[in-house]
Amino acid sequence: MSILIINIKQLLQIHDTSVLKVSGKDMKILPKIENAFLHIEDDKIVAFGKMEDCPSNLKATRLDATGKIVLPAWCDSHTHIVYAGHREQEFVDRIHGLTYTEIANRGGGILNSATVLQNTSEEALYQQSIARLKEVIKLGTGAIEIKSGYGLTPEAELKMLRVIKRIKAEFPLEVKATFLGAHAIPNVYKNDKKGYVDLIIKDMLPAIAHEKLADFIDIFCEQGYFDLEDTDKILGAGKSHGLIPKIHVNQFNAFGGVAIGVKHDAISVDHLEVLNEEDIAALKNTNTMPVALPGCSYFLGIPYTPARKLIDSGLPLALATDYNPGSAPSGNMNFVVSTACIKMNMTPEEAINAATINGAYAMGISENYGSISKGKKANLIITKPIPSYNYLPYAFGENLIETVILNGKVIA
Ligand SMILES: N=CN[C@@H](CCC(=O)O)C(=O)O
Ligand SMILES: [Zn+2]
Repeated sequence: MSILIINIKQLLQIHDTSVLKVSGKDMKILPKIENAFLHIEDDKIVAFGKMEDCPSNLKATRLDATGKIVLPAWCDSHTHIVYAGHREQEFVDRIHGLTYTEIANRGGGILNSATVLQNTSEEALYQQSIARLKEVIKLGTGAIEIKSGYGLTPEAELKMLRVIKRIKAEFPLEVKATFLGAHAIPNVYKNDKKGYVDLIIKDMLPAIAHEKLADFIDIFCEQGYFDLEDTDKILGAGKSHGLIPKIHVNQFNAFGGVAIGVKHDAISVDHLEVLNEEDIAALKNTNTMPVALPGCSYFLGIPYTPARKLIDSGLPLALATDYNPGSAPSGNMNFVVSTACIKMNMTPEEAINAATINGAYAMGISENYGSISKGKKANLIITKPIPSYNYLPYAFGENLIETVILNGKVIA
């Protein structure tokens, strides 16, 4: 199977395969070719260049991209897309003045979703989740990380992770799974947090590792959830089972969680709405990718991650949706890219870098995804005809994605 995309107005994000992330000033650079072609063989990108160098006698299906832009499919490195039910009542409660924390303290929030999920069959959970997944694929997402964390019992966490495994097997996008048993303290352990942490370490983790259900270990390091000691313990235990650390940190309070993530060589530290100088210092010269979730800031009305501070300090930054029923009920990476430009003062180049190559890095897959490079997977977006790539974040809320190609096949 061979596809030749011709007359591409702008082919974006061209890199040598060795580039695995971009940081600091380099994030302002989005290497591109005007009036380009791109050749796909099976599931890989095999060639690209100026139209004048386009091979004329190739046996391939031709897609004419006159006036259109081609870029790598979005790499969404932080989602909770596998969930049951909805929380629109909490949304209305917040409009009436309650805060996210007040709702959680009343038994709403994550615990609310956990109760619903525990009472949902694996099949129903799968069906609800893939309805959302199909929508995000149409919106251009070609690689996605999916977390557990709405189960909070060994059975329900395994149920979530098996649904993720099935999605991995049945859908053409790249899927990475994260075990987030430490998402909240279940009611039965309200007065025995240590007991729940022990359950995660002694019971859940070995079972998950045995069934090879997760790539990453994650924890919600936050006041009222898990503290630094829990974070240190759980990330360490996850590593001992071969899982790579990630962390929900600095969403509402900064108290040293970023440094704990870095200490464990976390592949990413996510949220960072509240960030201090020590956090920035801890992230310098490390392998850890900071990840911002502007959809969550937008939806909850909390501060946006200070992208300028991070990037101007020379650090990299990735953007992800955080798609979940409580704090970000949207998996639209196009909206995330727009919001990053509009609310976080990121340039379109920075936002596109953050949503492609750096998102792929935050999932440990940037050797194969996130840029236009020979030999990388052909996971691509072809836009509708638009004046320039700046138009993508500018025309917020408009769906400008015309075609999605995953593993070299036209999907949507
Ligand atoms: N902050 C922790 N977890 C999710 C939200 C969970 C929820 O409200 O259901 C997040 O990343 O925003
Ligand atoms: Zn999250």
